[in-house]
Amino acid sequence: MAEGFKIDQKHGKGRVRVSRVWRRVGGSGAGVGNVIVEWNVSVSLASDCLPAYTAGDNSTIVATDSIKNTVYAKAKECSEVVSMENFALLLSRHFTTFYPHVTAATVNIVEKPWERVVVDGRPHSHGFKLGSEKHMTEVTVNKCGALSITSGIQGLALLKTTKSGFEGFVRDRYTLLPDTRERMAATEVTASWRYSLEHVSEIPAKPFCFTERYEGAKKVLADTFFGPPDVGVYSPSVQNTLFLMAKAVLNRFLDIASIQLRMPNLHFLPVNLSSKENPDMVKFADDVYMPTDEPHGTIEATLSRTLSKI
Ligand SMILES: O=c1[nH]c(=O)c2[nH]c(=O)[nH]c2[nH]1
Repeated sequence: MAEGFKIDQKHGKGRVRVSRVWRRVGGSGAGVGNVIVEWNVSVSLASDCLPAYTAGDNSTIVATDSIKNTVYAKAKECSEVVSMENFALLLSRHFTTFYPHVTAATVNIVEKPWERVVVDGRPHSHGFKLGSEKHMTEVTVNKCGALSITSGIQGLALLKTTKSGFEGFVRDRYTLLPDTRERMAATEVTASWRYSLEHVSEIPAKPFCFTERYEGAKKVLADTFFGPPDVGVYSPSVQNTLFLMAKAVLNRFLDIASIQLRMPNLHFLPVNLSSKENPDMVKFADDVYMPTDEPHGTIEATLSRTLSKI
């Protein structure tokens, strides 16, 4: 209680940019060569430092500058390549064990997608280029070791030129959109899934299991969106495709408890141009479109398992 008020508070450091290079000697073969990660790390600590708010007494504050320094110190201590989920776990476990009065720590990391380049068909030992979609994670650990781990993808841009339609929707005096069974489908998926792990004792020993899941989930999401390469799969709405994508991830990966997908509908508007003199200047025949992301449809859902863990 703070002078008859209730206060919820936490503090930390946002957007700590850190890059870690692991220098491995050798040529350019699989598993050889330098490894680089670039992470944007945010840390938030729950701790009992009420007097700082109510009485100007800072004696229990872990300075956010020290929090930032810890990110670099822990990156330095990682002598072996570490996944961003494992780094977030390591950091949050540090904060909750090192400081007696820190009751919980949340660590967010977004990775910049540096990808090893391939030159003359061979992976380069120390050359990287920037990819597109980003891997992110949020880990919360409390003092008793209870935890939650969420991982996800930002900015997974997907498009197909056909096998999409939208019909049978509410039709009223505000409706102009015609029914269609032929349109483009484009979106930029933001996905975030929660692992069913609930305690630090359940953390898998396998070093890159979270990285593997990330790659696996990304592939399942994209494959479900597109369907088989030759025939694709018909999408009656973004909503239905979103549901099938989320369901495919939960069916494939039993260690994922729930998944949230946000899929803006990025419109490719049919172009028809005409004037009195030139009525058929551009007559739309599923060929010329005006791409636009403003405004766009916003479609999102979270899918969870209804059966609790046995
Ligand atoms: O797949 C779609 N879902 C909608 O909810 C919607 N609304 C709209 O105008 N076009 C679309 N397309």
